[in-house]
Amino acid sequence: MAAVELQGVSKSYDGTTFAIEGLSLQCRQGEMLALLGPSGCGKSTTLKLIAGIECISGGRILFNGKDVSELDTASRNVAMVFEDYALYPHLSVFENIAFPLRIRSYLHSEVQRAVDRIIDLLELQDVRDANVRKLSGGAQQRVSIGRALVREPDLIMFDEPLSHMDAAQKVGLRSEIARLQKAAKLTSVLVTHDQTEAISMADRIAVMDKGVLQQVATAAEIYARPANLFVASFIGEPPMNLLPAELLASDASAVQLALAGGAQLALPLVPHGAILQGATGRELVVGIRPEHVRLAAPERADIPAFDACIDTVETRGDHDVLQLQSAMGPLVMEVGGPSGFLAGQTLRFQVEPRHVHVFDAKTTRNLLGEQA
Ligand SMILES: Nc1ncnc2c1ncn2[C@@H]1O[C@H](COP(=O)(O)OP(=O)(O)OP(=O)(O)O)[C@@H](O)[C@H]1O
Repeated sequence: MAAVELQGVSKSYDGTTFAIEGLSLQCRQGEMLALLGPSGCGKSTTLKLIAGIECISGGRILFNGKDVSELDTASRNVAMVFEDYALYPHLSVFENIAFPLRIRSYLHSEVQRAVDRIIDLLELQDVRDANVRKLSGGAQQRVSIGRALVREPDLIMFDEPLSHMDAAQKVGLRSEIARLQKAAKLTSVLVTHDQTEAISMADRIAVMDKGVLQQVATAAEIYARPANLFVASFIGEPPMNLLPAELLASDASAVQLALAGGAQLALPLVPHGAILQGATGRELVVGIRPEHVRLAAPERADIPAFDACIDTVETRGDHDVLQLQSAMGPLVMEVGGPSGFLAGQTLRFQVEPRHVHVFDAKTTRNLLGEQA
């Protein structure tokens, strides 16, 4: 399969506004790259540009180093799996998978061999001759994946492949696609607006907003070090707490941040935190993940504790989500459940300094992570 590279790709449908702007991105051979972002961010446009369904307005698209920007869809050898399966309802599982080979006039023996290999790979032996209409949504999607794989494409693209499924089917097919992708070393692009899907299936995630790439990295890297405020608020559920702050003081070993209500946080100067030095009064945004807002512990007298009033308690089984009002602003806190907390109660919380993210309020960039 091919490695795919987009170099400064742009797309304008109307000649004035850009659906995609200066997109540079690589999908490595054998990896699954997710394109993740809210509706209208340009995921489907990117997918269509890679497949050759839409032509690019600028830049280049390379497959294994070869410029395919001017090639039509058929010449790019890309297969697509859609959310609605797009199967032929009157045909059997076998014939649906065989279809791309039959229209290319493959020999009967070649069709048998290729389709049976795919049926084994996807463990569809039991329904080989069944009509696809009789299958569950999950099984139908496996057939459509089989149809995409049978002609050995250079790239397979999944366009919201789980959207039509219920929660249980999603979990099953998510892990099945991920297993298949790894086992067959498929170079694949997954388009999704669902962060759980991207996190659980993809090797790396490209987060997009308004046609512009915001960050591309593994899910763990994005979670630990979001590149900017958009990524910080888009990845994570419940989302990261974002609080206005100001740089109060800094020296060689620490920075002091002022938050609303007179609250202050001291952060150790992590390697790249030197970037925070100097500009006292600089407008910042402090980011704290809900699971990093912790109940104050007596043994942590070295860091400040703050009072908060509990607005609501949401029980989620193994943990509770608390909406807090504090002097520094509204905060979401995650605690182990059942916590026994009730709305109207007060508590004291602490924030571990090493878990605090700091963003520039104007550029929105993560100031602690930008040189990493
Ligand atoms: N055929 C088209 N003609 C004109 N504008 C289009 C066309 N297709 C998409 N757009 C515009 O391009 C931008 C990106 O759309 P796109 O469908 O790629 O986003 P998306 O992230 O896939 O959204 P969704 O998840 O809702 O499908 C949007 O502003 C959209 O209105």
